[in-house]
Amino acid sequence: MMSDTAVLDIQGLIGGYSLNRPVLHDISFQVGSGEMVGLIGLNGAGKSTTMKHILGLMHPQKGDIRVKGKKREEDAGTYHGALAFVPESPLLYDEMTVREHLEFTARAYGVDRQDYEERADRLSRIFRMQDKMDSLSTHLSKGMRQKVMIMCAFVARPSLYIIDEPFLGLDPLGIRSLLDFMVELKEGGSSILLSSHILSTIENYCDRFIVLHQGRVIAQGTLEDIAAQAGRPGLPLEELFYTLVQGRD
Ligand SMILES: Nc1ncnc2c1ncn2[C@@H]1O[C@H](COP(=O)(O)OP(=O)(O)OP(=O)(O)O)[C@@H](O)[C@H]1O
Repeated sequence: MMSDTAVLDIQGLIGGYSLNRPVLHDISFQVGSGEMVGLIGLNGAGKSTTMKHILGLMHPQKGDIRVKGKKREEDAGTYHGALAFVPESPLLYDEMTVREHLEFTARAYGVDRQDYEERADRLSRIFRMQDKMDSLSTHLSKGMRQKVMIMCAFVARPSLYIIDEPFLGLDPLGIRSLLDFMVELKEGGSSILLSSHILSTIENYCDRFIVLHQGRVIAQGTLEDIAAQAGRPGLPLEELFYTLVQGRD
């Protein structure tokens, strides 16, 4: 399916933290251009480990990961330049302001000055951070720190965003702003791989879902596909997920 146009193409990935105990078992999925795909699974299912492999922080024991058709070993510049990552917990420099974080990221991605200024200004408004732009990150609340990570990823315009459980700590307005902004990016052709436990929140936003369980893909596709695979047409994602993982331990 869509292998010619996939922005992210994972085939037969086996990986983990030690050779004799892989955590990911033969994972294959793709994310197409302009698609938002939800990666869902219980604690320890392997979502973050999958993301670490995509980001090149871990090396596959077997299988291939391609971003825009290239493996990291073939063309690290194209591969990494096409990705931006929002981690589960904010990683910021205490002695840098919000603005400095955004500038630093923009420079790393080669975003030109005018684009940077327009985007930073818009993002600060969308995420209600205008009056915090010159605050040191150490003076921010937890949710604000998470917003800085999100804004940094969005100041660049890579082909693929890898977003790990971004909603925790965000207030309801922040969650809505993030969802709306992701839809806008997607409509502009960006691809998003998003992990979250808040299934009711992502249900109506993701085009497709990958259900991971104990390091294996146990279902994937649109909500209708997942419902068919769970044998429960018409049910919400949370119910489908529960049906799929129940009794598999
Ligand atoms: N640094 C590590 N060293 C060894 N094992 C790890 C490490 N990080 C995670 N694991 C193991 O890998 C497996 C998958 O963990 P992972 O963090 O990918 O899960 P997850 O789906 O992201 O879970 P969560 O929803 O809790 O974030 C778990 O069994 C976990 O114990």
